[in-house]
Amino acid sequence: MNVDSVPTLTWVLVALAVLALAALVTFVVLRLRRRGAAPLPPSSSGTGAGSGREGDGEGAVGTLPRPGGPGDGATVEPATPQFQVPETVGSRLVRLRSRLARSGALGQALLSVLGRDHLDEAAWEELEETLLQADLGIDPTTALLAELRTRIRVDGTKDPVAIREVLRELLLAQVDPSMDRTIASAPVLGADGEPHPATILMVGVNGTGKTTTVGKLARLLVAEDKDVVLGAADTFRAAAADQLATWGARVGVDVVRSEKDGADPASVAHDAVEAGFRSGADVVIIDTAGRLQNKAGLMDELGKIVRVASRPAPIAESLLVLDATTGQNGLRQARVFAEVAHLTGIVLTKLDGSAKGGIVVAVQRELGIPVKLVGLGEGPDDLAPFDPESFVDALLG
Ligand SMILES: Nc1nc2c(ncn2[C@@H]2O[C@H](COP(=O)(O)OP(=O)(O)OP(=O)(O)O)[C@@H](O)[C@H]2O)c(=O)[nH]1
Repeated sequence: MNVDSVPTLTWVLVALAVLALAALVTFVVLRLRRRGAAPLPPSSSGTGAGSGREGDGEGAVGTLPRPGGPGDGATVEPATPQFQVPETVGSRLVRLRSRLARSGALGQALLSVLGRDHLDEAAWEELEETLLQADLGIDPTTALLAELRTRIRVDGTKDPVAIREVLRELLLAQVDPSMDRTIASAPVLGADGEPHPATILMVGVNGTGKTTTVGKLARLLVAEDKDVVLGAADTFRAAAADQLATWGARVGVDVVRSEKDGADPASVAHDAVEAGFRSGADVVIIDTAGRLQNKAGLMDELGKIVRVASRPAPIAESLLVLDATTGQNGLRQARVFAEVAHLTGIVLTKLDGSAKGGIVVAVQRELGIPVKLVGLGEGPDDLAPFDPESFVDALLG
């Protein structure tokens, strides 16, 4: 080796070392900056165990490019990386059965009258009163009692077990087990010939439990391995979108919302449907603001939400959320909502606090659509598919 070349080689090595150091420092600074901007706090509520959905929130962060809405800046609420595991449908049915216990008062009252030695007119009036108080409605009550009178006379029985069985059969017929109560969650063929997520729209008057039900239904569908996107189209009540974001974050479900208070709800519905399609979700559930059925402007707004959400593909389910404790008032609301939102089913909430289970029969008869879900408490998994047999058994105590 030439002795003169030694200092030159040293300088080359020093220069290379400096370059490498500079590259390392640049790399570290960039990493730190990126980490500083990451907006995903870890969930403190999630169990994460075995959900199979860990990491779903990765990459789902940020503002969706808006494909043509009026510019309300809807964003996808990032999902947190650790999620709760919602209760399975089977186990919640068993757990929630006892919540219908108050409805059981109806059956006990009926059976105690029917167990008397002699059923005079006063006894039949008592039965009528009991059924009406449980919100069964006048026509179903009249039909049920007429059939019961005939059966008891023809059978000539006084056996309480046999009478209970007849009553069970007649109540079950009124609840109508033949109605299809499945929640549509299969892909829907869109106007573009492509399969689209099933869109579920939640509507109803104020405070019936719409937002809560959207959150609970998301959990029910996640428990069935469905990919769900939520749309916070209740832009009227400021807290509703935050409430929904919390529900979504717990189970790793993205929430499309607007950052602007009072944004156009139809625009958020549009963005949610679009986001669901792009992410390949199975189901998009859209929450809407509570509205009184006699406010024409608000019902027009709902009509617009329906039109916009059904543009890419028909809406799979329009569910009316009814508070079971409001009784027959709910029926008046239901008729108007049915016209505007083309209802496909009813969610009856707060049935846990109600002795008025008869409303199930009344509302189904009135609208010709089935009760599909029942809310039986304020807990996150206190929502169950409506099962006529379990319901009637609970009514009979
Ligand atoms: N006991 C009981 N409470 C319920 C049930 N479903 C909802 N709730 C409660 O009802 C209240 C209203 O629920 P929300 O989901 O905020 O009602 P909302 O229809 O979205 O309200 P608006 O947006 O104002 O129309 C909350 O306190 C819920 O916890 C249920 O099945 N049982």
